[in-house]
Amino acid sequence: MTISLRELQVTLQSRKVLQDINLELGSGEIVGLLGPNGSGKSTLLRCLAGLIPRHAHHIQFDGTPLNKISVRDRAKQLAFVPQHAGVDGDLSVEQIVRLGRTPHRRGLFGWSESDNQAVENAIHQMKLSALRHRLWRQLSGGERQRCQIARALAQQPRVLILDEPTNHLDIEHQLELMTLITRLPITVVVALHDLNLAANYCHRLVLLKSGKVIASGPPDTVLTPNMIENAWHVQANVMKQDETFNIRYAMRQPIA
Ligand SMILES: Nc1ncnc2c1ncn2[C@@H]1O[C@H](COP(=O)(O)OP(=O)(O)OP(=O)(O)O)[C@@H](O)[C@H]1O
Repeated sequence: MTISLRELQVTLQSRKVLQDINLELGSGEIVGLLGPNGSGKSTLLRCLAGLIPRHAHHIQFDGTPLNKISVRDRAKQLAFVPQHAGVDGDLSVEQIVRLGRTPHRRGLFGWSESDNQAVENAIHQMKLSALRHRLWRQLSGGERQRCQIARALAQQPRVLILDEPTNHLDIEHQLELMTLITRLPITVVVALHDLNLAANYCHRLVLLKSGKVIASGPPDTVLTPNMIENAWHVQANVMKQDETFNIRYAMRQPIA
């Protein structure tokens, strides 16, 4: 699914949070959204997920404005995992993942073999088999994150939007998640703080600063030492060997 954003501006409580956002995201692309704290990443993802309805007409999925796609169709096509996703009720991992099938079901009793398969695949992909009967309140931060991502995968969306999905994950699960994302035949937009994960797993990066896109393109055009210093005020050493990026950074000036 292609996604276009045209002239998107978002003002929240009189503050311009996003300005002049124009982007074309290709079908099947993995797009990493980068930027310092408060630069507008989550707000942009919320707009893409249709959660700020007054701006939905600035976003098109395969050429159709988001406000012209019914909520049910949107839920079939798009899955969003916010930064701090919660769960209502005392549900188990399996019950939460099954919720991902809600947009695809007809009525209360329409649970099918394909629903079952999607849930089992998602549980398997997020390595949650041993935890499937564990209650949400009994999960660690990383386990909760994997559970929410499994719910999104069970939805079998054409667009997956992830807001800092790796922030509670240990390094093994971070790499596994990013590898899994690269294998999904869908468009993925993922906000990340880890520049090495972004550079090594995303086809394309969009760098935000103060609500504006200051760079967009393949990782080696966006994550240059100058851009990194401009965005985060750190000195970076960007190395690439055998197609693998290794970015190191240090404070521009040592703290006295
Ligand atoms: N509901 C709101 N009302 C007013 N200001 C808001 C609201 N939500 C977010 N903001 C402000 O908008 C700016 C962008 O916030 P956003 O959460 O999109 O940034 P972010 O890039 O995701 O940050 P982080 O990396 O810290 O998660 C911030 O300055 C934030 O304080």
